[in-house]
Amino acid sequence: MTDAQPNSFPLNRRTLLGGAAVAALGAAGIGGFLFTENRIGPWRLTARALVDRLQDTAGGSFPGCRRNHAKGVAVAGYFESNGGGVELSKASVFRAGLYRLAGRFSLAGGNPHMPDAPTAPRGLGLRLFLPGGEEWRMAMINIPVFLDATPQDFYERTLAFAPDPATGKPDAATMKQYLESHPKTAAALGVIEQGAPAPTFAASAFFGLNAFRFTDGEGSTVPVRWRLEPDDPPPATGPGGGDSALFDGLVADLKARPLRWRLVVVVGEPGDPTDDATRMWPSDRRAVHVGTVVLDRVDTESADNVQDVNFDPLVLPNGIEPSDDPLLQARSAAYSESYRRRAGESKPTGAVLVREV
Ligand code: HEM
Repeated sequence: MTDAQPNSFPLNRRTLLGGAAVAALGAAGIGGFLFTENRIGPWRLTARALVDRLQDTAGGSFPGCRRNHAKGVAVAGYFESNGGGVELSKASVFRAGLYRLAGRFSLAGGNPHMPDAPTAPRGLGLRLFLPGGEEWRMAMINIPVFLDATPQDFYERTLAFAPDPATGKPDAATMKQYLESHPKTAAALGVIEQGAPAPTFAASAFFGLNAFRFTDGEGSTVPVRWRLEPDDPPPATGPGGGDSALFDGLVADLKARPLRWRLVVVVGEPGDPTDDATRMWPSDRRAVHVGTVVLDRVDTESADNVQDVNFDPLVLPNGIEPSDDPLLQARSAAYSESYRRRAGESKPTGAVLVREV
């Protein structure tokens, strides 16, 4: 499973680690279709099939848990809006002020007890409480592009990158074949592999990846993407031990002081793809700092915080609308299907025990 295949996609150790993470990403990051029973695309792909796929990748389902990003911890804090977003969107969240939020850090994968792997995609779900009962929910990950342009690609990739039951690892030949026939995924993997993951959750950037549309008070609309950039994260203290070293580091960092991320909105220009999360926009696009996410509380997941929250990326305030990216509808439907399954099951205690850190 090392290198060597004479093709344009070198399968080195990192690629394979990335492959495992990517399989997890399938399990954790796939989102929603229009409706649970909706048939999507020529192969009648449904949200149910996507969530079944995620469960298979995880080696089964874990009652009460998310079918992707199952391992997580609850956080809370506020968004400090600096008013810089008002020119782009009429959404109330961009008026200068403080807005309460609840959130959840996670790792991609359907097993809540999986050991923390540095290469597993890290997730951050946020739920901002806005005036008039509106909410802005988002679920972001720490990689700058997604591996799949379409829900169908997501489904096929999670099959191709699934761990082989005999070895517990993805099969190199199957992955290679998949990448050769899916150049968008291969290109995205190349982009992801250019940067090593940050040493901690606190030092990680998080990307919304899918494009959205902002509408201002005059009715003008622009395509946007957003990201969170870490603002003065604490230094990494070196690799901790144990299966939850990454989460334990996050809990320790949050117990020491609040953690901050700048929310940056990137404005697309005509021709920038809004329907393909595998492709970056040119780096010179206008980036507007619209405020800061401040997290000052961390808790074990429970019914009192985010255990029963669906961070559906289509829960949006007036002034922010979805783009034509087909992943968005798919994510919404798959999250809903995952939520439906876990809602009917008794809930385990969150796997990351904050009091013990
Ligand atoms: C077709 C593509 C995708 C599918 C099928 C999918 C599927 C899922 C599912 C089923 C869940 C569990 C939802 C729940 O039970 O509440 C989930 C969680 C999550 N996904 Fe996706 N996802 C996709 C794409 C993405 C993308 C593009 C991102 C990042 C931009 C992402 C980030 C996350 C995060 C952060 C969570 C955890 C949220 C939480 O803490 O509740 N996913 N995904």
